[in-house]
Amino acid sequence: MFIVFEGIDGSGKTTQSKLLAEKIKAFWTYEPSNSDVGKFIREILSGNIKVDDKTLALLFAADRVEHTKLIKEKLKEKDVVCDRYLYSSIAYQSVAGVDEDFINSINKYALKPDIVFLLIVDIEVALKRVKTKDIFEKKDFLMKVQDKYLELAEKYNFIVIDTTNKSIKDVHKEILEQYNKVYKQS
Ligand SMILES: Nc1ncnc2c1ncn2[C@@H]1O[C@H](COP(=O)(O)OP(=O)(O)O)[C@@H](O)[C@H]1O
Ligand SMILES: Cc1cn([C@H]2C[C@H](O)[C@@H](COP(=O)(O)OP(=O)(O)O)O2)c(=O)[nH]c1=O
Repeated sequence: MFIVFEGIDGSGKTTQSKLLAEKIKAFWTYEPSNSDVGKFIREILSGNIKVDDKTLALLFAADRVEHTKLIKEKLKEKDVVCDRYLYSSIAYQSVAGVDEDFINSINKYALKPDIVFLLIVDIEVALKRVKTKDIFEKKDFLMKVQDKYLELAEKYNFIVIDTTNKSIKDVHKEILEQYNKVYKQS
């Protein structure tokens, strides 16, 4: 199974995706990936290099092409848990003003996940949780991104979990229960 975690920065994706991967013995990976394109993207996110929002959308899609090869390879042997994937591009880049049809078309070759966990969180709590800030970590922007994610959740049937007032352990339990439900059906 290909399992994706989405949500705004500070929602708990990295923590929870790693915990689930460990529990189900899956391969854990993330985007922006550690491909050369991914490394370039991190330079842009830290504010060192400035590019047009459409250029950044193209770079995320290019990184995803590289990364998807690795995911496909790993899926032959085991489950893959991925911290951010296609829906990060739809949510963040569309809120940044890039046309959604354009984002979808350049991501034509992305895989369809079997499960998407959308972790939501109160924005103030999220901002308190994240220490290093990137170009997207501003309150109004993140509120819009979370709203966009919730719109996508309805359209694509994500499993939505609010992490605001829950411990890491309790969120993990909830995720595991949901995973087991889907696993039994498959
Ligand atoms: N449910 C939670 N309650 C309190 N702190 C949390 C919770 N989940 C994650 N954190 C903490 O918040 C910070 C950001 O979490 P992280 O998993 O990196 O989020 P993301 O990958 O979504 O940005 C980390 O320091 C982590 O330990
Ligand atoms: C994968 C991806 C990430 N992003 C953004 C979201 C984050 O602000 C930033 C880096 O992601 P990440 O390192 O996952 O940040 P965090 O752990 O704080 O959530 O890149 C996009 O805008 N589009 C994308 O397609």
